[in-house]
Amino acid sequence: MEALYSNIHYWLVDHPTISQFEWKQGHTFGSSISFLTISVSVYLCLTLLSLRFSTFIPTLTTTTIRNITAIHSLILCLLSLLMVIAGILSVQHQMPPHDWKWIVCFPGANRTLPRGPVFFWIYICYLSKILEFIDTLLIVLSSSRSRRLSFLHVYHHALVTVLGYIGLQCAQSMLGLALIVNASIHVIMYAYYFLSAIGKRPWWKKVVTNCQIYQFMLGFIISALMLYYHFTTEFGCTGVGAWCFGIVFNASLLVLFLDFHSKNYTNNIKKEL
Ligand SMILES: CC(C)(COP(=O)(O)OP(=O)(O)OC[C@H]1O[C@@H](n2cnc3c(N)ncnc32)[C@H](O)[C@@H]1OP(=O)(O)O)[C@@H](O)C(=O)NCCC(=O)NCCSC(=O)CC(=O)O
Repeated sequence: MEALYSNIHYWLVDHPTISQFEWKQGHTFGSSISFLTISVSVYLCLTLLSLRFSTFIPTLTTTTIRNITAIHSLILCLLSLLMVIAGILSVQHQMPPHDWKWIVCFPGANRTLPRGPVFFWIYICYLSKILEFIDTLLIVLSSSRSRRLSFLHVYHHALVTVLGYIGLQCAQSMLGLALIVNASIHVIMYAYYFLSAIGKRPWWKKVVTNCQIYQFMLGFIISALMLYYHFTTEFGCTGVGAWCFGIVFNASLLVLFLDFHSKNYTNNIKKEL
């Protein structure tokens, strides 16, 4: 058992590529501002064009789209699980002994950030947000696209990538915890999409939405803690500028998800009564 743990720890934390990782703007793959601008612009343009000219886009057969969706969702589910495990091990490894506040506040004096295993996995999470653009492509190529491509979906997919980039660039203090929480939610969310795609639609759709809402609420609690440390410790916390963008995004997603919840679940209860 110990040998297995050491092996996992080596491949997820201690391997030189991971432990010596450093986010360097313009050097690390995907770290240039042009990469971000082009990726998000191409995503938004293609999505808007597909909505405008939807009748000209060929749709794939239900079986084909379901099979591709199942494989894509399973990959993202497993990748998210890997990020949860790696995120926990990395935070445990990189956190100074018994310095629990490090989990929400990287000391502002620490100019060596963003580096090490925590930032390697945050970087992988950032790249996975680009892989998630395929979610939209699959919706566009499916026959019932108009029903499913929502503002919430496109808004989330475009801005979460920008948030990941700014967070890495500024070594935003809460990113380690955000990685673990968000990847955990994505394990169940992509499991839900995987099961739906193979025709076994789970009964726990509402549980997934509730978890997403709790995630955004938790964002405010952790923020309050981070701000407390920022203003009461000598060096403050890194990435408070990026946090401002993050908290506005968090609030907007909370509003959109509460709206999604009331439209999808509350109305059904009223109808049933
Ligand atoms: C329960 C939810 C996870 C999903 O709600 P939905 O309304 O999308 O669920 P649904 O059952 O109607 O599924 C819609 C259809 O899209 C297909 N589908 C498959 N994979 C998908 C994917 N990756 N993204 C969006 N839709 C997808 C499903 O198989 C289904 O097809 P068919 O009907 O043919 O069977 C919800 O909480 C939610 O997140 N809704 C917002 C919509 C969204 O795009 N969420 C993901 C990004 S937001 C996010 O990720 C926030 C976060 O960070 O937590």
